[in-house]
Amino acid sequence: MDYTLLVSIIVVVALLVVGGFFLVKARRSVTPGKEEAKPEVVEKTGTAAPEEDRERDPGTVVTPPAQAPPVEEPLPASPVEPAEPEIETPPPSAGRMVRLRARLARSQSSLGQGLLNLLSAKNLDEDAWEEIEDTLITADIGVTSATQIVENLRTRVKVLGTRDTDDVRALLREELLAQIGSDTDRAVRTGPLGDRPAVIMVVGVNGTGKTTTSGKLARVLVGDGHSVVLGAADTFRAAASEQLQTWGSRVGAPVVRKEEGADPASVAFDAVARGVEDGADTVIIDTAGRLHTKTGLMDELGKVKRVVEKKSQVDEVLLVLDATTGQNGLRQARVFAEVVNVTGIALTKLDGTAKGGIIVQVQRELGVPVKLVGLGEGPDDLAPFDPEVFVDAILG
Ligand SMILES: Nc1nc2c(ncn2[C@@H]2O[C@H](COP(=O)(O)OP(=O)(O)OP(=O)(O)O)[C@@H](O)[C@H]2O)c(=O)[nH]1
Repeated sequence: MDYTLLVSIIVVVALLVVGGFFLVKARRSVTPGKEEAKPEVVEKTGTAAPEEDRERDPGTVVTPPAQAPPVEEPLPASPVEPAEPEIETPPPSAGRMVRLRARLARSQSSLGQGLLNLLSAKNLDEDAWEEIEDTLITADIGVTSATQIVENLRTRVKVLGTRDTDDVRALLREELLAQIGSDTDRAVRTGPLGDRPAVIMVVGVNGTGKTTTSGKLARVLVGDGHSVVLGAADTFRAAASEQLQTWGSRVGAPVVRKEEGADPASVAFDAVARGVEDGADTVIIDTAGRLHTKTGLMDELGKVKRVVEKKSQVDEVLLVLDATTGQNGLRQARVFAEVVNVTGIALTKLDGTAKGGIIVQVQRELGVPVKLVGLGEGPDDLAPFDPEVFVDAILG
């Protein structure tokens, strides 16, 4: 009995040993397969594992990547840069007034036509001559000039002995040109002079068109191949500096400006310094509109000029006059000329008045030539003044 029990125990132990051996072997054969799969998972985690892999192997443990993911380089500047405003190429100064002649003719021809009709009339009596004189005075030519023109015409018509329309027209043309001054030097000093730019100050009362004229003048000069710096010394009206910036940006001219209320003299000084530094040809300084009757403001204008002169001579002081204001424009001109030594007139809005005779009067009063005329609100509607084109537009 003891012998049978002993044999049974030996058989059970032997079975357990053999069974345990096979169980361990079987487990070992599964484990390496799993371990081999691991690197694949690591690789996958390096990038985003595709959704379908995760579905196929839901039991996969997503381990952190063996290496840190590559540090993302900052993106290179986008090839699509914000659009730079397109730089315009304005037309040159030559021929501008001829281009605008039709506009001039529209506003001035009634004067010319009226004069020609009177001069060609059969009965050129005392009343007719008086009417001619009145017509000239109404066009703001001034009494002195009107009287002179009538006296000269009377003599010459008598000598000529005819009143043929073409002859009379030729006489009137000569007289008007003599009053306007066809030989006068009207060149705007645009430099450069030695190693510094020409400096132009633009002055005048409110709303005459100073900022517009500064911007348009920059276009004229750029059109002629000059490099220009603009100075926004109208720090009184915030929009003026913005306006000038727009004019400058359109033709690629830098604009020196400061915050609203800044000292205009310091802006003007900095603009000239910038012009010197950049080797620019011309610096144009736009100043704030000021009533000629306000002493404080006129003194300030004098100061702007004096401060600029610490850096450079001021080569041109352009007084902007609104042609539609007639006699009042003349009063302004006198006061400005006393304070800042005006060297030239820019007569704006000549497209909006028949009183072009103001050119004669203002030149006579100030002894300063009209150098530029504004003939519209378009960017290229500013032209160097050409007396012959002007008179021809008047006479049709
Ligand atoms: N028709 C016409 N309008 C003009 C001419 N020149 C300027 N203007 C207009 O006149 C208005 C006043 O022009 P601005 O340049 O702002 O005048 P400003 O003298 O700088 O004005 P303030 O800074 O207020 O003194 C604007 O509407 C211009 O477009 C011109 O020759 N013809």
